Amino acid sequence: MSPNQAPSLPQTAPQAPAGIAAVRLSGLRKEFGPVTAVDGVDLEIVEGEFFSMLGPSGSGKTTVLRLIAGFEQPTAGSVDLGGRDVTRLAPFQRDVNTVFQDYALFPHLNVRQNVEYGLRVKRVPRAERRQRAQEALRTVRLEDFGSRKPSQLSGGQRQRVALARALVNRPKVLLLDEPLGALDLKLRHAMQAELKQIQRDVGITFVFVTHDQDEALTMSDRIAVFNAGRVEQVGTPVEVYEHPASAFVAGFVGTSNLLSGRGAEAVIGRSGVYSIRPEKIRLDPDLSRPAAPGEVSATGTVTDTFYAGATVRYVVSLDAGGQLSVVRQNSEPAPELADGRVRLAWRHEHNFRIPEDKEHTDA
Ligand SMILES: Nc1ncnc2c1ncn2[C@@H]1O[C@H](COP(=O)(O)OP(=O)(O)OP(=O)(O)O)[C@@H](O)[C@H]1O
Repeated sequence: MSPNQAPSLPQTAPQAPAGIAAVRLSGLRKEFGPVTAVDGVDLEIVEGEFFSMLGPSGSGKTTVLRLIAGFEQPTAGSVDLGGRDVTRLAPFQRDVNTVFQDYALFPHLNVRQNVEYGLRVKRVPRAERRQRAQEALRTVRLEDFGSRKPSQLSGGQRQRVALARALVNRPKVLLLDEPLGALDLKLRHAMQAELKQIQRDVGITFVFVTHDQDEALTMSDRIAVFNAGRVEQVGTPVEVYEHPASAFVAGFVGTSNLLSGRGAEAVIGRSGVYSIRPEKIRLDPDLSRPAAPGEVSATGTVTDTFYAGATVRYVVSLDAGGQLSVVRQNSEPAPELADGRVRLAWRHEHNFRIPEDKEHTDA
């Protein structure tokens, strides 16, 4: 690769090695009385993959995680781990560990004792316990913190102890339920990079629950987007962002414009519902300029402007009907608009047609 050439982003999802997946969920369903928390989920998670389950609050992510861990029994369907049906097995009989958002560390034990705890329960000999705990603490870069109590650690350090406590068991699959949710934004970003690095180092399959789309996009090999107990789409971050399979995914993963009805027919020249990302649209103060080859163009009026530091977002009401958000990088000079009038342009391939049966956000 030449120094000027950008590394290409993965376009396709990693394929499951023939036959055996680290986790396979088939027809998984969970009802809590009248509430259907999980409504027929089929998923295959590849060994060594960083796999995220992304969705709004109440969409069933945590319940799926608990079904994989064995804390809940499904109403229907099955859970396979490494090719073995574990649906009826107790949590301790499954080769998985869970890291929760609230760390769940024992306050009266020091860091090393917390990490060793699971091994002590399993009656692993003392010398081996020590050695494995030290190794796990080294992985999370806390080898010098063994004698501290959890109360003497920062939030990020506590989360790393919780991670070490799970890693020490050397599980095949690590389940993480919003593990960074309690951290402030800056620490959260630092821990995202660290967690991803740790996953690469240990090579364990991570199944990561989050409702934060940035987090899922930056960390994952693949993402399953959940909505109302179902999976709307599974794909790489690039696939999910660039080619959303439904109006719900387009709206939930990143910000998206949906152009439909009269607006779509007039601007794109076809009926249907189209998703266009705000950063793909160019804002031009010259209304008379014709559309360049391969471009779609529409005129309108700016009705709102939101300054966000690095970017500025414009809300534009189209003359043809409909409304589009446009994001402009603040590194570019601000366009001078006469009476807020503007021409919008974007490349044809950037309006992505939503499949007909997925045009509505309430799947
Ligand atoms: N033990 C339970 N009893 C009754 N209903 C439950 C129980 N656990 C979950 N639910 C319901 O099942 C649905 C899915 O919940 P779940 O916790 O899996 O969602 P989630 O996507 O993880 O949400 P969050 O991001 O808020 O944690 C919700 O409507 C929730 O209220």
